[in-house]
Amino acid sequence: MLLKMENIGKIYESKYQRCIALEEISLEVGVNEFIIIMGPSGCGKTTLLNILGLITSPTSGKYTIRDELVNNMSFKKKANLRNNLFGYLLQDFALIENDTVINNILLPMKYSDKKFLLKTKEERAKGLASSAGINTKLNQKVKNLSVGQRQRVAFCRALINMPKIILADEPTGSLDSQNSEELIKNLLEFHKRGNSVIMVTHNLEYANIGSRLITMKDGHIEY
Ligand SMILES: Nc1ncnc2c1ncn2[C@@H]1O[C@H](COP(=O)(O)OP(=O)(O)OP(=O)(O)O)[C@@H](O)[C@H]1O
Repeated sequence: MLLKMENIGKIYESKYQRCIALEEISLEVGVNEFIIIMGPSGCGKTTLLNILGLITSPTSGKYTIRDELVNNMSFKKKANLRNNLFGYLLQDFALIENDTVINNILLPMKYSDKKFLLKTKEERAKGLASSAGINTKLNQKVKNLSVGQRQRVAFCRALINMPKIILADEPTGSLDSQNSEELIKNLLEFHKRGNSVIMVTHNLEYANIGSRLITMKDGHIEY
């Protein structure tokens, strides 16, 4: 199994507040799955995605990646998985506005321990940008791009290290229907190439585009 969660819980706790975001989540994700996660606002979708992607730690339960317990992993091993196993499409894309398109696409490579020559890295970034139709924008700052172009930069950045799983958090949330369709098409192609996608969405149109639909409610998986 690629990813396996057993009885995962997450409590956000501060001096004044205690919020149970996830309770008793058990989930298995295999190779070449396309999982859609839906559910009302605040039910824990982003928290679940962030735990899967090693962005947040759970407060209870067991999470294993390729049979290795995440709790026992070194900082270096986790960083390595973040950079090589996962590609991230975060809410509103989280691009560096003041930096160029090429630098944004190359960012995950800075932290990867896969050894590529600078020339190879740039060639790969340019190849991705070219297939996304943004090769003429490489030296422009992201803040000067349209929403659709940003979406393409984010997708190239997610693909740069050749991940096996893309974690997408409401990736079409800020897009019009044409750009949404294009993004979904790209995710479906990534899946077709033998990879996995886990996508959180509020859009009912996408409920059945994957190989599995998970519905969440109040920190639980409903079905
Ligand atoms: N950093 C945090 N500190 C405290 N509480 C948090 C934090 N992040 C999330 N929560 C709470 O945990 C619960 C689940 O939040 P989460 O963002 O995972 O939900 P969601 O289903 O993704 O919501 P939405 O669809 O609105 O994005 C919510 O009640 C939220 O207020």
